[in-house]
Formats: sequence, C-alpha cells, structure tokens
Amino acid sequence: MFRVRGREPVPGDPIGIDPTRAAVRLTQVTKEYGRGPAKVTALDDVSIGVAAGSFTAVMGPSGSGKSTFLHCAAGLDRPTSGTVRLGGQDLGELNETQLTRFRRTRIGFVFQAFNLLPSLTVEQNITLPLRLADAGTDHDTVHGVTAAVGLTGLLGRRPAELSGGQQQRVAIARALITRPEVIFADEPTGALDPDTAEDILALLRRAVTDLHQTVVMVTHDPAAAQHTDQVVLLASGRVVSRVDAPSVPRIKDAMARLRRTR
Ligand SMILES: Nc1ncnc2c1ncn2[C@@H]1O[C@H](COP(=O)(O)OP(=O)(O)OP(=O)(O)O)[C@@H](O)[C@H]1O
Repeated sequence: MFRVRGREPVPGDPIGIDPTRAAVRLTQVTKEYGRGPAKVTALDDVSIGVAAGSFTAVMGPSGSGKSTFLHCAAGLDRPTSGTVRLGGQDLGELNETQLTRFRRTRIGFVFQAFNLLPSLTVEQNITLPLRLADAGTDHDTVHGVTAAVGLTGLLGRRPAELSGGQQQRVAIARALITRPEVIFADEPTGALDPDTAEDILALLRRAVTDLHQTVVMVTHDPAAAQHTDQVVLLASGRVVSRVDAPSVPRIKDAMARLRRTR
C-alpha cells in the first residue's frame, strides 16, 4: 500500500501508489471541528492510498485522528477539504442519499460493539445490507459467507443467544455479504477476550487472503495490528510513520519512537 517501492512521491501525485490498485485514496484530506479559538484540526493534509486486497491497521495515540480518518475514509463524515476516492468514486461528488446507498452497497463496517439488531435472527442480520439495497438474497452466497465465518448452525439464533465472539462473526459476515470495496473495522476486538480476539483477527486475515477483501482496522493493540500487512501511525492528524510486515516488537518500537519525537 501507499508507496510503490522505490518510487518517491511527486507533486500532484502525493501518494505514489498505482491508482488502479488503490481501494481507498485520500488526497490532501483535512478535517476540522469547530471554529475560531475552538477549532481542532483532527486530520491535517493526509494523503494516503490503501491497496486493494490489503489488511491495514491505523494506530496512534489517543486524539491522533484515527476515528476521524476512518469516518472520512468510509464516507461517514465529510472532510473539510481534500478528496476521498473509494473504488474509483469521489465521495465528495455524492449527495447524502447517494452516499448512504454507496455505504450500504460498497462499504462494510465492523464495530467494537457489534451493532447487531437484537430482534433479528443471525441470518436476518447478515442479509440486512442486501435487503436495504433491494438486492436479492442468494441462498448459496449467504451459506458460503456464514460457513466462511464459522456460523453454520446458528442462523436461527438472535444476537443475545450468542457469545461476543460469535456476535462479531455475525457482524463480519454482514460486512462481507455485499463483497464491499473495503471493510472498515473500528476496534473490532476491543470487547473480546484475547483468545476470541485472535480468532476474529484470523477471520479478518482470511477475508483478505482468501476472499481478496480490503480491510482497514483502527486499533490500539499491537497484538491485533500484527495480523495486518502494514500499520499506519497517526500523530496530531498526520500520517507520521508506517510499519510493513508488522510484528509486536516492531510496532512497539515505532510507537516508542513516535513518543520520543513528540
Ligand atoms: N465531533 C467532534 N467535535 C470536536 N472535536 C472533535 C470531534 N471529534 C473528534 N474531535 C477531536 O479531533 C481530534 C481527533 O479525534 P479522534 O476521535 O479522531 O482521535 P482518535 O485517535 O480516534 O482518539 P481515541 O484513540 O481517543 O479514540 C481530537 O482532538 C478530538 O478531540
């Protein structure tokens, strides 16, 4: 992701990634909250590309802009300036209705709190994005996805009848069902015990490796981030560092270096 090896960024092409390989591409994105003395620059001129079929972790200290990055990249919020392209679509060109439809059909979301609808069965939760998009629910696709996430046999249950790890599997299946351009995951293992968290991260890894999905995950946890292909470190709203082929020691080292320079 980001820079093709050996290629330096050039003016007008701040990212240096082959655009045909970018699933998400932010160009000079700034996000400000408030005005005047109360103004906060949560993202500060961020240019970054995420290659299709990659697994990326976004890390950084509290308040560094991780959630804002995720919200802007996923079309949940609009940048103050700059452009976000997802699957070739400039999100700034879409009105609110179009953007909502785009999110439903082209983007998958996985949250720490699972965000399942309690009154729906597992199967109904998983197929909800298809029904919201007026798309047909093909039986083979539903069963393929539920088997891939290990939920076979649980389709008739309701979320309250599942463990936390099983609920997160439902959320991941729901994110996968539309085969989105990108799945954005916000602390997806934050509410899980370490063993269950490992299972969920392995599942996200398989979504990338076997199903060729693109996953962007915000996390505080180096143990979670080591499952990814690259870690992007944010500080004060800027991308300050990147760790390829991350391991826990390499991530901790990069974070320690970041703390020393702040
Ligand atoms: N709606 C908002 N209004 C005003 N300021 C905001 C708003 N949302 C975020 N901020 C500010 O923007 C900055 C970045 O916040 P953000 O939530 O993106 O950081 P974060 O890295 O996700 O933090 P954390 O790890 O604590 O969740 C912070 O200074 C925060 O206070």
